Amino acid sequence: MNTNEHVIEVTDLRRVYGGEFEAVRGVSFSVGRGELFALLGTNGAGKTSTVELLEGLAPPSGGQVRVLGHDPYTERGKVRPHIGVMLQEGGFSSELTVAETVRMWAGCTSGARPEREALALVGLSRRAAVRVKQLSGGEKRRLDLACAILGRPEVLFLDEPTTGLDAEGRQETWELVRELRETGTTVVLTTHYLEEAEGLADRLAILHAGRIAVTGTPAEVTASQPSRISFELPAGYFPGDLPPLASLGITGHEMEGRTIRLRTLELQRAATELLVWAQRAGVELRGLDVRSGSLEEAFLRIAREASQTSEMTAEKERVA
Ligand SMILES: Nc1ncnc2c1ncn2[C@@H]1O[C@H](COP(=O)(O)OP(=O)(O)OP(=O)(O)O)[C@@H](O)[C@H]1O
Repeated sequence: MNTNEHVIEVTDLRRVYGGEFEAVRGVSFSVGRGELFALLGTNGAGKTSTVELLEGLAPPSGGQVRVLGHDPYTERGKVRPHIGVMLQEGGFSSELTVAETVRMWAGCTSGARPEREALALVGLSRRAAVRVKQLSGGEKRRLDLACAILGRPEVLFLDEPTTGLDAEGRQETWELVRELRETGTTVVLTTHYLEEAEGLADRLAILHAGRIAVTGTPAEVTASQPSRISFELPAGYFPGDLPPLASLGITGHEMEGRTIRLRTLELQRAATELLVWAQRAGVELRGLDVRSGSLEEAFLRIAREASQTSEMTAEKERVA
């Protein structure tokens, strides 16, 4: 697997709807061969708008996209045979059966896998004779996936592939995605499930309001987030009685009732020194909770900052 080769290159990408609303505002990233890159984001962050440009479904309003060295929109014929696309809405005919749907797609796909193989891969073999309209939401997602991987694509785009699946279906899809990746398929995944990105992605980006708010490997993104320590202040104690917070590597704190919440990028030092202090003072830190930074923390911080910014903007508009 040569991950030095960039299969996808996105530079300062922009997408404007209706001549005024900029849904994608200067997004840049690259994806190496065989990598799984996940795009996460708050609702309306611009994930689908970005991925559609990579799939060549629309031209960018600005910037550049290269997929396998070509412009996916103007050179669609060169790119399309090598990519697989699983959209949020497959748009299948509800009257066709599962097998007929796959056969129809196979007819438009060069070098398609045998229908049985595609259905077996997504766990739909026993539903082959069922009409699409009778499938559950999760089964429809599996059919979408079967069609996306029919042509053994070099690059696979998965737009929220596990939405609507139960826990077992989700695990099975993850297993399949891992297998595809192991055989060298490059995957771009959009998802709302943080554990999906954490478990599958080599690298990820969290989009917010059309821009990349944070990017890196899951470990890098997680490590950049503060860890948290919270506990109840012992009776008769005040925050000022604790050792100076800055000396513990605490970067922020807040109180809620008697509970104090601390943020730190040096979890081990902060936790050790607090416990030593409590031991010496002979007090118990009730409800002590120590939590490492997580992808969820990164995501929530971005969403929180976003809502604070939009509240401030609304306030400014009210005052004006
Ligand atoms: N065809 C369109 N015309 C106008 N605005 C659009 C259009 N498609 C999307 N938008 C807007 O662009 C923004 C980004 O939408 P997009 O679907 O790309 O976000 P997303 O990150 O995929 O969201 P979600 O997680 O909710 O699917 C949203 O504000 C959306 O309302």
